[in-house]
Amino acid sequence: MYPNKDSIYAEPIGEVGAFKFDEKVAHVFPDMIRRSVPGYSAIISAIGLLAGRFCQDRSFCYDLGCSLGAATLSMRHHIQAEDCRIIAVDNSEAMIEQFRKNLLQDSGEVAVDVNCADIRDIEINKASVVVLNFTLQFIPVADRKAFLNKIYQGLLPGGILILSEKLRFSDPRQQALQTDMHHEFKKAQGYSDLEISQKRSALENVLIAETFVRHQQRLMSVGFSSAEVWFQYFNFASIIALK
Ligand SMILES: Nc1ncnc2c1ncn2[C@@H]1O[C@H](C[S@+](CC[C@H]([NH3+])C(=O)[O-])CC(=O)[O-])[C@@H](O)[C@H]1O
Ligand SMILES: O=C(O)C(=O)Cc1ccccc1
Repeated sequence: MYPNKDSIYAEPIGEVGAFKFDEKVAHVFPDMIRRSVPGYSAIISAIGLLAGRFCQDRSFCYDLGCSLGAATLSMRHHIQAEDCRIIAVDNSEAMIEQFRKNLLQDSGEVAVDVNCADIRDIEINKASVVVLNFTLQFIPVADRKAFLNKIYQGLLPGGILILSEKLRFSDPRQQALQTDMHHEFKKAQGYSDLEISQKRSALENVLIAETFVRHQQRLMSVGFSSAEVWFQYFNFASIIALK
């Protein structure tokens, strides 16, 4: 059960193409995300704790951009509420296929629906917990407000959104420092300079990071009453937004 090691960008690639969540990425994803996102495991654990507190009886918990379902499984093992379901959605067929296989090995009792769809197209209803764990950053900036508005409208009173994102900083020195520290983190996790720079090119124009202030303003503008950072490790942060 050791995760497959990510070596996707280890050899020189003539022209680095845009990053895609294909079979190659799905195959190594647990290793890739753990070694690339500082604090990822801590965030996954906390999502379980938050779902334990906020999941309401007869409600839905949504995991949007679920990849292999790490946040879904964490929630599944902490939810105590009656008659709730987790709805996990991702538009990568490779991710969804692997997640369905993994789910067969999980003994949790909460019902889980796994859907291959674009999260901009799904309906959100009777939600007590919505998780966007490093997913909004891949949605075109122009679509983000309408999408968050749909989430807000689908939340029950007392519902929460957990929004984790790679952040950008308006101060150029802060941006340079935090980016550099993230690269140091990746080096300490065993990635080479070549792997770091080739993946960085692949993510250009694919992962669009925004500042915390921009996220907070947008969340408040669609109706959330509060949005604050509960976790940050360099340029990776997680926000709790309260309806
Ligand atoms: N429009 C879209 N519709 C559906 N899915 C999408 C869309 N755009 C991107 N995705 C999906 O969002 C996921 C982002 S990874 C999330 C990690 C996970 N949350 C985790 O807690 O392990 C984060 C990362 O790799 O940095 C991928 O699986 C995409 O296919
Ligand atoms: O690897 C990076 O530099 C990131 O910003 C995070 C990430 C992790 C997994 C897939 C895509 C991006």
